[in-house]
Amino acid sequence: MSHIVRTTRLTKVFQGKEVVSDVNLSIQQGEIYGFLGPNGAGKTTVMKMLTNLVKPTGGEIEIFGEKLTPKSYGLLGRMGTIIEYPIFYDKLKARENLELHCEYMGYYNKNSIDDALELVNLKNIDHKPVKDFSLGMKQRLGIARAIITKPELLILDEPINGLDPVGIKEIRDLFKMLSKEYGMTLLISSHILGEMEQMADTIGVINHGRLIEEVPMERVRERNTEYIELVVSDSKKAAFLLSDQLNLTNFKVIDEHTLRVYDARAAQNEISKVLIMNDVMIDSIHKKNSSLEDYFISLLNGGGLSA
Ligand SMILES: Nc1ncnc2c1ncn2[C@@H]1O[C@H](COP(=O)(O)OP(=O)(O)OP(=O)(O)O)[C@@H](O)[C@H]1O
Repeated sequence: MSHIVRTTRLTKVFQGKEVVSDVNLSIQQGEIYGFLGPNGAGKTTVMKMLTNLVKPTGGEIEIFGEKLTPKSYGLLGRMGTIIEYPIFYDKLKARENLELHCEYMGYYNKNSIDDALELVNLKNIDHKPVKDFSLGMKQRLGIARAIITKPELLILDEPINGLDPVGIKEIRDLFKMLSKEYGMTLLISSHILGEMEQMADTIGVINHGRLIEEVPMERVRERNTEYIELVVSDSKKAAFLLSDQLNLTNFKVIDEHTLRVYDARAAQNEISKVLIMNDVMIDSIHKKNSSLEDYFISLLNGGGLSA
């Protein structure tokens, strides 16, 4: 696989403050790259630099194997983007907005507007100006506009904002289809971690302007472990009993009431029996899966696969 986007020590300083620091991104052809980070981490600024909306203070950007410069109009023409919120001519209808966009991009294909509207599942909109659209409808129209010219690279900043759960699933399926069937490369930022877990091939995690991890989703999944979480009256006493009576060693006391048992041999009913017989009250006992959410939090706290 070849790189579609590569940045080298990409840096941005705003008013003396470094908001993006030495970021080395590497996005492969045809993949969905989930760009994760808390608010203010620098995701939008990176995406703006990739689309020439903001000039880097330092570092380099290579897209489709070519260096991005202020004059890279050809490269920009091969991308579809939504950065921050999609902006439209509010008084015009969806179709008119898309026609204007195609004209601007010099893209003429009779069926492309209908195809794009169908792909994002926008229906019965021909009578409405865009100002009467819901946020979710505007988001769908933004995606339609980004994909209408069949770009090779899609750069989408929080594209599922404002969508309901059914809408999120539809758009997720659309993104997967664009990547698998059309071979498009997608860079998608989000703070909805569960969403990325179901969609991304690779995740990049940014915090305080630094890319702290870039890792294939496969590796995050492999690392996911099942555990039993216990909420009890006295976690220290419970911990003693687990080791003394059940010979368990792989568990962790989280706080005075909670502990997690990672030992694969542990049976919930055995644990319950021992605790109850020794006067430890059980509030709850559940099997859980550590998720991308846990991984993300551990990364922001300084952990991670490469740590
Ligand atoms: N034009 C600007 N002038 C000054 N500071 C800016 C500018 N644009 C962004 N910043 C600052 O840069 C930092 C990174 O912002 P950015 O929007 O890139 O983060 P983000 O990860 O996209 O966050 P969010 O999810 O909240 O949009 C923030 O501290 C922000 O206040």
